[in-house]
Amino acid sequence: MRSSIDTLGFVGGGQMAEAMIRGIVASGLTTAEKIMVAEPSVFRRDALLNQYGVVCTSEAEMLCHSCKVLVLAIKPQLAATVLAEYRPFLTSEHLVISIMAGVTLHTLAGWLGDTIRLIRVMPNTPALVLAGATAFSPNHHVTDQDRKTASALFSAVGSCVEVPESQLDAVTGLSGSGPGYVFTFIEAMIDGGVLAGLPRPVAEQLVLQTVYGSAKLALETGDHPAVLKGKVTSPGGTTIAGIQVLEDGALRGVVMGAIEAATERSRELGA
Ligand SMILES: NC(=O)C1=CN([C@@H]2O[C@H](COP(=O)(O)OP(=O)(O)OC[C@H]3O[C@@H](n4cnc5c(N)ncnc54)[C@H](O)[C@@H]3O)[C@@H](O)[C@H]2O)C=CC1
Ligand SMILES: O=C(O)[C@@H]1CCC=N1
Repeated sequence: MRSSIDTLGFVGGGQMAEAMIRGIVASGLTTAEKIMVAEPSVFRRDALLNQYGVVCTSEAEMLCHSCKVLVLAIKPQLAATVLAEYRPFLTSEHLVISIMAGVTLHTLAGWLGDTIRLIRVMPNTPALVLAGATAFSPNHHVTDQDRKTASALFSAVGSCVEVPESQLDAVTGLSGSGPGYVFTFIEAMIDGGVLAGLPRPVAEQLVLQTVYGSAKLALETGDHPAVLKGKVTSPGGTTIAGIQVLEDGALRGVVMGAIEAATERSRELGA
């Protein structure tokens, strides 16, 4: 059953806030008039107002008075300064949801107050097309209703799972940053198609559908990726010739190293 969300406030109206806003409105969970964004950039405020019809402000007090659920969507490096403006206006009625990479519940409680109901979340940009992947961890003040609110919010724009906070840096390195790795791979495959002689628009169409179709196949069959790979790989055929080159280039080690580096960077941002 779908639950509804009271007025939802965003602190920061950048890329990730926009992905969430577009996804949440498209999902029907709430309407644009019930979303307010605090954002200092006039350019961003105009863009969000014109494109989605959300209410925009530059004032912390206005956002806190209007919204009981607040999503912190600012850069971690700015958070201490920005959240000092918000602390005086936060009450026991607020639920604060942080999507900032690396910033721990402990650090957030230090900035916002020990009694605040806080949920640390790591979403990703495919939320914009209702295909996001999100994991979240609540602090010990959070109620069952708060959990349902966060779950409804992020399930409306994709899949959502609760994890222990100790796993959230790894989530950040994997699915939070993951679209960046996948788009790099997509770009490389398109270039490969062009190198092999295909017109770029044809290569783009074929690669995007191949990546989309492969993910859909894995999701819908539930088959292990190794089994699905086996079904593409004819003995002495073309696919195994290509895979040999990927293995020569240590693709698996490179990908695992990228996720390890991003996880470590998330820990550094929180330190
Ligand atoms: N972009 C992504 O794929 C993901 C980002 N995140 C997290 O989301 C957060 C935002 O990231 P992006 O949207 O990519 O960054 P962004 O730079 O696009 O957005 C940040 C926004 O905060 C605004 N801002 C600056 N000072 C402010 C203030 N005093 N009050 C309110 N807003 C202020 C900026 O003008 C900007 O529009 C970061 O903490 C990041 O770790 C989490 C998951 C994925
Ligand atoms: O690159 C970043 O720091 C953010 C967090 C996860 C995805 N983008």
